[in-house]
Amino acid sequence: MQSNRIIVLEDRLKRFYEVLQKRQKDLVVFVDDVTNEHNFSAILRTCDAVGVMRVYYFSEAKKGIEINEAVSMAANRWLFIERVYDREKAIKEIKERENLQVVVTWLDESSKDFREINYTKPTLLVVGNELKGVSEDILNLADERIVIPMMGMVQSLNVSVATGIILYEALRQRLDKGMYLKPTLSEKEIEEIIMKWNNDIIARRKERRK
Ligand SMILES: C[S@@+](CC[C@H](N)C(=O)[O-])C[C@H]1O[C@@H](n2cnc3c(N)ncnc32)[C@H](O)[C@@H]1O
Repeated sequence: MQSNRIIVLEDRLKRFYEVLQKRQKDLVVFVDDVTNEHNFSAILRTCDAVGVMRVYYFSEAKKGIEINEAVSMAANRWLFIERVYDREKAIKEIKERENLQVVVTWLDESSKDFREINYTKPTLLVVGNELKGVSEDILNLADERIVIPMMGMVQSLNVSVATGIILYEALRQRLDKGMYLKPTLSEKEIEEIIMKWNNDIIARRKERRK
């Protein structure tokens, strides 16, 4: 008879496998100098929910930005999060390497309604700072500038809400196209990530026991 431990491990690995089969390797998020840890953590939670796998971020703060796991619900553990120090260079590199369209949120009349974009194409979505928005350097790299229509007195949404709205439009389009049924990761990549996630769990347990 299998021990409970083995059953728990098998269930966990199965869950990892199912989630990784739905990960959208070619839907990437760039967070430009978001300063509020709740906002950043909420963005990460949404990324995981939609199947985004990678999040890059730039921060003016020396320490970078903290993640609040009570807000992210530890979604950060299932994402690859990388801080970049030169945002322009980083976006150029990602764009060239992966041939992604750079879609930048820009609250201006000249921007397209966010629903006009085809998010089934490889996409890097850029969201910006709570006060300043996205930096001008990044704006120059945009293939598309988008805005979520606003009908009220307040001129902008909270950045995590805006990210959620846009990513769920991306999810809707990708679902319609059956993109969650075809894994974007190879079996080898899935295996490597499963191994990493499992090792991380073991390391966290050891850390807790200290
Ligand atoms: C509070 S807003 C920044 C407002 C800033 N004054 C500006 O003009 O960009 C913070 C971020 O949330 C996102 N955001 C908020 N409202 C949005 C909207 N209506 N359309 C698109 N993005 C939005 C963008 O990523 C923006 O950079």
